[in-house]
Amino acid sequence: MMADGVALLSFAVRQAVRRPKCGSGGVLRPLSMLSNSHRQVSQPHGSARPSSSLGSLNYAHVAPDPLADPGVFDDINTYSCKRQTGVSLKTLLDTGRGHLLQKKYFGKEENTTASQQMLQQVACFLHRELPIRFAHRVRDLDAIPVMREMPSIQLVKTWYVTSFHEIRNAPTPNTVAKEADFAVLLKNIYERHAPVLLTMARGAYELRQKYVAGSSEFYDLEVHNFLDAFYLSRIGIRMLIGQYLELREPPKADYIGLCCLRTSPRDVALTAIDDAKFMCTRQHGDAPEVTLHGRLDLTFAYVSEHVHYILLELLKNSMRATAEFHGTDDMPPIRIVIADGEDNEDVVIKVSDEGGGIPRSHISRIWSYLFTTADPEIQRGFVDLSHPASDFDTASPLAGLGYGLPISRAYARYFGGDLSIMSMEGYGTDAFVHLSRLGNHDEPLP
Ligand SMILES: Nc1ncnc2c1ncn2[C@@H]1O[C@H](COP(=O)(O)OP(=O)(O)OP(=O)(O)O)[C@@H](O)[C@H]1O
Repeated sequence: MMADGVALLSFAVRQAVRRPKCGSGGVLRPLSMLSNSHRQVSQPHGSARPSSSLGSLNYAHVAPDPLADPGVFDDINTYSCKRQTGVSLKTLLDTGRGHLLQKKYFGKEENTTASQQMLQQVACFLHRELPIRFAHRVRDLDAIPVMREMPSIQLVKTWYVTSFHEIRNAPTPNTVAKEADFAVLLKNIYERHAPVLLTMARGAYELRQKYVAGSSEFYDLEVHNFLDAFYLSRIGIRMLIGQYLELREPPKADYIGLCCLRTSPRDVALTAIDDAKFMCTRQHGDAPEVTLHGRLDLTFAYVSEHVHYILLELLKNSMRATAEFHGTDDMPPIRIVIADGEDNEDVVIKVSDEGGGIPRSHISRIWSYLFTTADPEIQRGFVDLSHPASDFDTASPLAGLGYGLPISRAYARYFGGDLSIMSMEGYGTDAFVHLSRLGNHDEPLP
């Protein structure tokens, strides 16, 4: 039984990516130019999950200021050359399922020996894997000339360097006590990185100001590819940490860690509709109705929170377009259609509005992190570095950052799905969310 468990837990190397730039041209520099305020590690709470209730941690052996230690950058250089290891949704589910089975069959106590050993093995995998992933991102943050000196990018880099350093200095979590300490460390890291998206958005905002003054397409493409890779990687890191922390909690019915075995697109859509209506009403005084059609009874194994993020972004866009195109007196409803067949590889969700559509000349740009038609005043106030917020937040404005669509697409692609937009200018927009239901796609590793 234990051997099976270990096999389930293997987090096998399904895909390994060797970065072409490794070891050349990307010399990582200490952050000597950072002010003290940028060195402070902000730790607001992220999204609702993971929900662990962990104690405090005291790693006396961790250097107080890793940024002042030039050795850490040599270490990062070395780790940025190592291969990342991909994990599929199926692997996450199989591992978690094995863990829960161990809990069930090996006794009633919460931490049976077998399930504890599984947690230790997951922790040991993360102890090896996360420094590699953090190092890749630090190197990438240093690689874009137009962005790397920006305070917001430097601030994000300090978080990645600090987290890299902390894990590298943490002992291998191969005993009960060390595993418990490691979980506390990862919980801190998870919270530290909660505001990364909005802090990076500040950098994109500053860059957008430059583009208004006129700049070349080349940099736009380079920045876009960098941000695409960066956010995809961030989703993966948060997924791995969140899944591990959640597995340490008492099991919840129908859940394996963060994965809900019975994710209901209808139920997720209803929550997203409520949130979007709240945000639209705050902005415009009213919000259009949303009707649901198709397979309302459908459930499948997925991370519900990812589906919620995507649907909320699409609904925010549709509500804003509808309110602006029609005014709030006579708003046509938005339609959500859920489609699925027994043999289909994807669950497909369509969000349709009659909000006037998107001009064809804008279509290629809607996936850019630098494009939004929202009021720049909104962005100025929102991306205030002194108040970094997490990325799941209904306190956000209805529109403003230009991140909604590209980040939603990254969430869909993370497990092998996709997001596409079809528009009829003068009439409306259809957004198609494809969610991979098999879950055996390798994690994309930028
Ligand atoms: N359903 C839609 N109808 C009309 N225009 C749309 C629609 N969806 C997106 N757009 C256009 O695409 C742009 C980019 O959308 P995106 O969701 O990426 O960012 P945003 O809504 O501007 O800001 P935020 O990041 O806060 O969501 C929008 O500013 C808008 O001009």
